[in-house]
Amino acid sequence: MPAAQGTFPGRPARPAEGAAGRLSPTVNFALRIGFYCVLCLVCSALAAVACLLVNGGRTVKNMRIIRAVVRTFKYFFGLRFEVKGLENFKVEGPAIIVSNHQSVLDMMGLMEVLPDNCVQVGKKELMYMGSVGLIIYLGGVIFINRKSTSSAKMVMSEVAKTMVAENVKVWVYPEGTRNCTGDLLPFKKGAFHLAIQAQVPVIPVVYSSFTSFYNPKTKLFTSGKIKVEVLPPIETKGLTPDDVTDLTDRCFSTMRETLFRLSGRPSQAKDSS
Ligand SMILES: CCCCCCCCCCCCCCCCC(=O)SCCNC(=O)CCNC(=O)[C@H](O)C(C)(C)COP(=O)(O)OP(=O)(O)OC[C@H]1O[C@@H](n2cnc3c(N)ncnc32)[C@H](O)[C@@H]1OP(=O)(O)O
Ligand SMILES: CCCCCCCC/C=C\CCCCCCCC(=O)OC[C@@H](O)COP(=O)(O)O
Repeated sequence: MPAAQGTFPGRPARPAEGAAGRLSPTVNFALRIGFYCVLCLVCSALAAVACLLVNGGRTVKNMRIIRAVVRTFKYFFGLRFEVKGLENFKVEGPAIIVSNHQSVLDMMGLMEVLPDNCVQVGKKELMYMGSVGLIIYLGGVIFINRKSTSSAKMVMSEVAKTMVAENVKVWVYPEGTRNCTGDLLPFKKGAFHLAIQAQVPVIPVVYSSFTSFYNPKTKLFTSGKIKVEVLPPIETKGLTPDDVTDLTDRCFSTMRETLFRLSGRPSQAKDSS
């Protein structure tokens, strides 16, 4: 692991590190994450006013405003995105987009590639994050209760109907929680049930591992480059609930392979984790 930006005892700060470089990694990490949270809270409050004035209430159209604001955040943190495969989003009609979920910072990567008319599935607790909860609500995010499989399933089957009727794409994090290990957690099946119920394609999106520049365990948070790849759609027309496991496994394998390739992780390491 590269040395964190903070200066350890005995190592003089490099001039380019500035004041933040002289702080311990823990303080540096806390400051940068704290700044991210404040930025999100302040920008959400301002964007909420804009959303209400322009679109009048909760609608997916607000995602355009949120996307425009969040796309500026990367400059504050020295993050660069290298995006490939955006043309794969150009499917006619609705689709399920699935991607890996590493951190709260993912919102920047999400907004970097987010297509129009696309809402995310999020845990209901996000609603209580003050102005961030408000903006997420206004953007049309679908809230689920992860602690109740039956209620989550009910919400998802309602979404299967409305996404087709309203021509909306739905973005799901199939790992179901954040995971910043450089690998994928086993996928939950909700996204794939949803795709098959609605008979819409699944479009996998993979972000390279953050571990070289961001690691909450070691308090690492520096600038860095994130490779993003939008993979070709996987059709679900004609598939039935019996095919959910196969579809889930297929997406998982493709995304894991892509994650390792984008992160420069040797393929023989695949089986050792
Ligand atoms: C302007 C400034 C702004 C600044 C702020 C920026 C804001 C940006 C806005 C964007 C907001 C983005 C929000 C992102 C939020 C990210 C998250 O919150 S991630 C966490 C929440 N998401 C998920 O959890 C999705 C993934 N989870 C699932 O899909 C799950 O399957 C589940 C539906 C939640 C249910 O989970 P669980 O109860 O753990 O059960 P499983 O093990 O998955 O399944 C059990 C069983 O049930 C079957 N099943 C699952 N789903 C269905 C279904 N829809 N229909 C039928 N059956 C289903 C499953 O197959 C299992 O059965 P089996 O026999 O074992 O196969
Ligand atoms: C008045 C209440 C004030 C609350 C203050 C909250 C401050 C937080 C402010 C900004 C944080 C920005 C977060 C942007 C949205 C992030 C969405 C996200 O990444 O959620 C995590 C969720 O996917 C999985 O959760 P877990 O990994 O299971 O856990």
